[in-house]
Amino acid sequence: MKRIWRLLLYVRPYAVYSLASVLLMATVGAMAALRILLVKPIFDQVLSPDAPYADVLKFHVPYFDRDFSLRFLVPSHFHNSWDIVAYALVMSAIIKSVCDYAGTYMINYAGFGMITDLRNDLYNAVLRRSVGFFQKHTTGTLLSTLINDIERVQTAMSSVLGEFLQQTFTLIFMAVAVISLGGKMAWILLLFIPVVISSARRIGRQVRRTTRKGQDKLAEIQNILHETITGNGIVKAFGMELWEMNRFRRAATRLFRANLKSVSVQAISSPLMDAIGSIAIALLLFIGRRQIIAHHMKTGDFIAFLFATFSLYDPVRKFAMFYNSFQQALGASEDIFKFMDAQDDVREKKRAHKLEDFRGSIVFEGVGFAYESEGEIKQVLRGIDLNVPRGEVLALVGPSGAGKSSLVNLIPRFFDVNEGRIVIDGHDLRDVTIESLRRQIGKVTQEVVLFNDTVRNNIAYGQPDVPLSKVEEAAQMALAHDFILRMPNGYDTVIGEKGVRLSGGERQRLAIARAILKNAPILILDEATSALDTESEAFVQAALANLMQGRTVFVIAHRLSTVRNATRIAVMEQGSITEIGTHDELLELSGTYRRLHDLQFRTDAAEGDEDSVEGAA
Ligand SMILES: Nc1ncnc2c1ncn2[C@@H]1O[C@H](COP(=O)(O)OP(=O)(O)OP(=O)(O)O)[C@@H](O)[C@H]1O
Repeated sequence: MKRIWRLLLYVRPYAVYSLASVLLMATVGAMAALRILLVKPIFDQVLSPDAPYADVLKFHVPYFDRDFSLRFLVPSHFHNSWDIVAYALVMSAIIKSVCDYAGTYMINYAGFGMITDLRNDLYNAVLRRSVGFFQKHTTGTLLSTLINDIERVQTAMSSVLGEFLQQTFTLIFMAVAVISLGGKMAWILLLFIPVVISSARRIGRQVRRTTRKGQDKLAEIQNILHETITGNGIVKAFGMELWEMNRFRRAATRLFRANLKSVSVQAISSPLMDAIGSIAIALLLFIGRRQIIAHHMKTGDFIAFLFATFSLYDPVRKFAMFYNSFQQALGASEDIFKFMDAQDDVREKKRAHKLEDFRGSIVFEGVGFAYESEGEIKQVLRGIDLNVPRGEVLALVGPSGAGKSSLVNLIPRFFDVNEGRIVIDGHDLRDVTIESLRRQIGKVTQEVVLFNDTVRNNIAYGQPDVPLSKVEEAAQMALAHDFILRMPNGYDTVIGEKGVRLSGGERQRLAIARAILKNAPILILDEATSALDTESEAFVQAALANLMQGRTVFVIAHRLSTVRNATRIAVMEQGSITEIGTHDELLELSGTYRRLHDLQFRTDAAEGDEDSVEGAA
């Protein structure tokens, strides 16, 4: 129920359009009913020329105590019944068509408008979720919700809503016509209402469940597609095409089954309503015949009544369909609102203040951190105490899985500490706005993230108005300018998804140029472990040196040169800092660092390559 209200809240900005379409659709319903009422004078007056002249559709309006007849709505030069009925038929058709068109347009305007707002809100919510959220939910599932689930809601809210309104008013006016024409006989139809409602509800509930299942299976397919298309190189390298194809086939079969199940539930609606309708009509024929024989009813009255009942039948049948569609939308909206309401692990305080330009230090005070996945808590950092003053280059070294990435990810608050605190210029990270904190931090990671856009826009990511001269300056410092100029359109060259048209070293240098342009005082650097050729390596190293100048740097170091040049080196083992000091101090200590260093030195000597092997990390 709450979900329905939430969906309807989105219609609020389009209230005027919705209201106008309600009025227009009401007119459509009234015109449809009028046309049914005209059946009686057609039989009793138009097709019976011998019948004495009488007003067409004459009835008494009790409150005003006046008689009303169709003649009042028809120009005065139309006198006889035939003219009046023909005029009314044509005019009602024109009014009905115009109102139908305008009403459908307006309700669709409201429907599509609300869906656009809902999709924007969902995207905004998803984009702002913390890093943990994206680790919990797969890309395929998120894409599927943003595209398929929204699509389902859209179908229900725009196209169906339009017809729903029209049918509702047709139903209301037809019901009035049925009652006025059939009198007591009309009440027999009431007997069928509980049967119709209870069966529609039962089917609707199942439709909602089966739809949700179908949508989940679709998300599964989207996940496989995303993984295998983005990871196509690996699929090929391991010759896994056939295996992946089979995995996809199995998922497609599951979707096929889920869809069939959903259809098999939905398809019951129409025949069921047909059966109920036929029983009702048969019963009415039986009673009507006796009424006519007993002269309690005229044939014209009965035929008009039957027409009206038949017209009732269409909206009732469609209602079951709308109900199903609405249930589908509710099923689909489950995930939409789930993602919108997901509680972030990293939240900004209501009264968080803006962090001014970084000038003092970053201090870790007894910091502990744990990942939570599938209900299990895994403590990966313990008792970290660190004081990094402005301008220091702190190298983090240690075996894989020691917690180096986890530690640096705490600085921009990708995750929050679960013990102790991190203080920047005297403020707990959790007391400052996330935006002002992240503005102070630049990041260059092993895995370079580039967008399918021009070189210029990739470097100026997040700063669209920055002049080209500044972009070029940053590229020059990142030693990227020359290779950019050699590209077909220079800075306007589109680099392909994830920068596939660039070499590894070039990608790295673009990322470095981006960080230089951002010019943040704090820098987080995760050195690439993948071996670049010696020349590329030298370029990247020089670019990094330019980037690091004058900044406070946390570097997950894999290269001996970086480690040696760092102000201090922290050795991490199993989530703790076990040694910290300068290169010389740590060598003297004869601990883990010395061991790693000696190992590295021996490897380097054996390979004849002093600087680029990563055993030290
Ligand atoms: N999202 C996550 N959920 C659960 N555990 C995680 C997650 N990310 C990392 N871990 C675990 O946390 C521990 C520390 O990982 P982390 O990536 O910080 O290590 P690292 O020292 O940077 O390793 P490497 O040098 O290999 O990148 C590892 O045991 C890892 O398995």
